[in-house]
Amino acid sequence: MGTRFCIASPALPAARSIAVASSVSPLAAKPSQFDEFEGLRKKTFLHDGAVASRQFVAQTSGIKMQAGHASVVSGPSSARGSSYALAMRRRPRRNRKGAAMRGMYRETTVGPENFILPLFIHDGDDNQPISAMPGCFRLSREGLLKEVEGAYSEGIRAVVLFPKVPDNLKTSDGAECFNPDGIVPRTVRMLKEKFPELLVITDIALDPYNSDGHDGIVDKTNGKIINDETVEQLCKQALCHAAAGADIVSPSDMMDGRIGAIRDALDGAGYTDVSILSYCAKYASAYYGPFRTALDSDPRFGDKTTYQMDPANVREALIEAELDLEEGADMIMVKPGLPYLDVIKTLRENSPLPIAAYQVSGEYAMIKAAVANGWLDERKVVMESLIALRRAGADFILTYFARPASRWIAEDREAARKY
Ligand SMILES: NCc1[nH]cc(CCC(=O)O)c1CC(=O)O
Repeated sequence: MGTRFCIASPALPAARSIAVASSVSPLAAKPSQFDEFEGLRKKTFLHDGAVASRQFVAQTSGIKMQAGHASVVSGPSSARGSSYALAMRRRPRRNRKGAAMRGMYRETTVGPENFILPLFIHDGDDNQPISAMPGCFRLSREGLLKEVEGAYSEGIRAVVLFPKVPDNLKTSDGAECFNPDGIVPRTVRMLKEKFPELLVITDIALDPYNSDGHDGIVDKTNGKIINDETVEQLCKQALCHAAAGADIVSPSDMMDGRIGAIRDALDGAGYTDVSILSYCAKYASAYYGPFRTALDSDPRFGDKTTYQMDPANVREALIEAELDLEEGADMIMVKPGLPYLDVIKTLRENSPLPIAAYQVSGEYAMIKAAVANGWLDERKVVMESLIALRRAGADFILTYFARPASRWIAEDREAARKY
């Protein structure tokens, strides 16, 4: 085998600077040097039947550099007639050589079946644009029906509702959240009637109904968010949504013990089929800005750091996931999405439950802003972000891009049948 190798004549300038190579006269390599190279070749990334683990390649990459020049083989070996060729058995590019090849072993896919479309609703006759979320609206009843019809025809089978509640219905205990004639239960009933197969998901938290703009009830004497009394309200809210026909209730409040309490309340009332999607690792994030503007739900004082998680932490997510499992959550969520891929991956590795990622309003706004400036290609960057969330371990994704992404995916699938 050693005789097959000789040093190629025109040494590359870069290769010359490599210690081993530069000491070798191009045309007069001595047998011992070939032997040395063969030895390296066998020991390292070039060895027969190599199953080169990443670690192995990393460990030997120094050797690879040194051997790089010596591995240049002679003889016309390329179509262009160049005599420059590397003796490498492992060429990862072979697996990327065409669309058919790449398609055959692609590890991650995403489709409309993985999407939940978040929808803003209000009690008005117009669709009101949301300034920091171009393409999203606070939808009227008619607007909502049209939107859902469109989404349904594109393959989307799940929506989550976020209501904009007028100020005169907001109170410090958020009691409007369990009014059976409130905007959410009314909308759930309407959607379930028109689209029986659609999964209708409701958000469980007080912030849209709370005059303090917090997810829980505020103790006026010290500004603290009262955990247990809030949970009592959340149970009533979940029961109200279940009675209206919600398929999944989704507590986004981050109070302690709410999953177990809501499960018990639902079961006690006979709603054993209503699922709970828990906002498990929900971070105190600045990426929620556009959403709060959309619902006018900014906290009136302070911030949400005593209940939402510190962006610096991941171990807390494990505690939340463990509690959610014990307390009866059917699925868990990480929120926001792209800045928290490590959290998704950690929970994927540690929880058996299906995992959702929420690509939140701020993530949407950033992409839209860059696209509006001509700085990013919307289709490509959106699809890349969705694939990244799935690759990290998300089973499904709440995304404001659900509709355009579903259309692009349908186009891609169609094109894949034709090339
Ligand atoms: N409980 C409220 C809630 N549910 C979903 C979001 C944010 C979603 C988004 O930014 O797209 C928020 C905002 C918040 O916690 O302040």
